[in-house]
This record gives sequence, structure tokens and C-alpha cells, in this order.
Amino acid sequence: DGLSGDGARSRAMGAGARQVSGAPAHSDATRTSPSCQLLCNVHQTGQSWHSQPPLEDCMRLNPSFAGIALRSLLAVDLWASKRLGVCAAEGSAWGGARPLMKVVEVSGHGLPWLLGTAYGLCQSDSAATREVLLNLLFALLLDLVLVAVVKGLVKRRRPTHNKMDMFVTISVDKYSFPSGHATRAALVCRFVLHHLVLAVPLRVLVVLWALIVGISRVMLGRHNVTDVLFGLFLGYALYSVVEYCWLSPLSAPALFALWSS
Ligand SMILES: CC(C)=CCC/C(C)=C/CC/C(C)=C/COP(=O)(O)O
Repeated sequence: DGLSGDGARSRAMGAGARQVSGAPAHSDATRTSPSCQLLCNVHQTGQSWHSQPPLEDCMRLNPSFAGIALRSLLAVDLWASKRLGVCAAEGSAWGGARPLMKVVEVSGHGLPWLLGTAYGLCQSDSAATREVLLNLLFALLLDLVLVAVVKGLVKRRRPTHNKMDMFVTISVDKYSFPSGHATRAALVCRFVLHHLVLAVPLRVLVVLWALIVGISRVMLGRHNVTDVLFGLFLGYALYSVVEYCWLSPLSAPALFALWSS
């Protein structure tokens, strides 16, 4: 259905429109929606609905260009995501590649990244390494919180063809917008490219990894294309926030004193 609430609204609109054209359609939607109730009254009394249609009803019956564009984008998104979900099940077109895609999934999961960074932090004996790892940990936690908040607000369901057999999830992970793997991949990619001195082939590999993590989300049927595109954008933008709030022994002396002790 796309973003939650939209489907219900458009169904209510559809039911209302059918009533204006004369077809008796006393569905739950027409009974519960005040605007459809208005249209119902107009139909029953024969009163011209040009008399005084509330602004809200005008807006519902004459969706804006932006509204139509958004609905069309969501329709294309659902269609394309279903077509591209070629590893969504063992029996899918590329079902044989599903185990490999699940390895890619784990490589972008929050748990190995958080545990790995915390472990590196405990093991590091150089102040410079500790500073970078502490900021990476901060970035990963910020990313988890941001994605959880957006998922909780938008409440977009995962595609119907997704098998819910994901490696360790938290409650908001029943929702799909944005893709947490995509935000993390873009964030980590930018972070690593800025803070690690790597040879060009390795830098290319890091970018490829981030893209493959994003693409694998759609191929596994976990996400729609727009979840991943927005996730990549969010992760990319989040890195700028992390740079802006960069934690250093000067800006957060207490935190660094904690780690060095
Ligand atoms: C410390 C703490 C709260 C760790 C939680 C780590 C964890 C379970 C992260 C969830 C990662 C995950 C399954 C994200 C969902 O990714 P999508 O790409 O499917 O949105």
C-alpha cells in the first residue's frame, strides 16, 4: 500500500467519488470519513455539492500535482521493487544467490559494526585511533537512533514478498523506510574514505560494498527501491553531522578520560 495512511485515504476518496457518481457504496470508509459523509448527504438530499464544499474536500477530490506525482512514484517504486526482488525466496528467479546476499546483509548489519568498533576501541593503544573509533561508535549509534525514529514515524511496511528471516532485528525493523543497512553503508563508506588512508583499489571496493549492500536489500525483497535510495542519502548526510559534532579530547575531555583510564 505504500506509506501508511495513504492507502486508507485514497480508498476513502475512491468510495466518496463513487457516491457522487450515483453508485450506492456504503463501505466502512464512507461511514467513517467526514468528507465522504458530506458527499453521502449531498447524494441523499440532491443538494448541489457546489453549494459550500469545505476546503478539505476540495483538496481531496482535486489532488495536487505533487500528490499525483508522489502516488505515481510510489506505484512505480512498488512495481520495480517487486520485479527486482529476485532473491526474495529460494524459489525466486535468482534464489540460488540468496545465501550470498544474506552474507552481504550481515556485512552491513548494525551488530557486527557496533561490536567490532567497541572491541577496536578497547584494544587500541594510540590516541588517534581511539578518537576515530570513538567517533565511529558515536556515528553508528546516532544512525541507529535516527533510522528507528524515521521508521517509527513513517511506518511503511516491508514489501509483501519479503520473508522475515533477518539476522537480529529490533522492534521498528518491521518497518522498511528508510533502509538501515543503506544508511549504515553510506555512513561507514564516507567515514572510512575520510579517516583511513587506503590505496585506490581499496577505496573503490569500499564504495562498491556500500552500493552492493543497498542493491542487495531490494534483491532480497527486504525493501522498496525508495527505502534504499533515501537510506543512502540519509547515511551520506549523517556523516556531515558526525564531522560537525566531531568528538575530540578538546570538545569531550571527560569521554576521552573515561576511555584512557
Ligand atoms: C546496542 C543495540 C541497540 C544494538 C542493536 C543492533 C541491531 C539489532 C540493529 C538492527 C540492524 C537492522 C536489522 C536494521 C534493519 O536494516 P534494514 O536495512 O532492514 O532497515
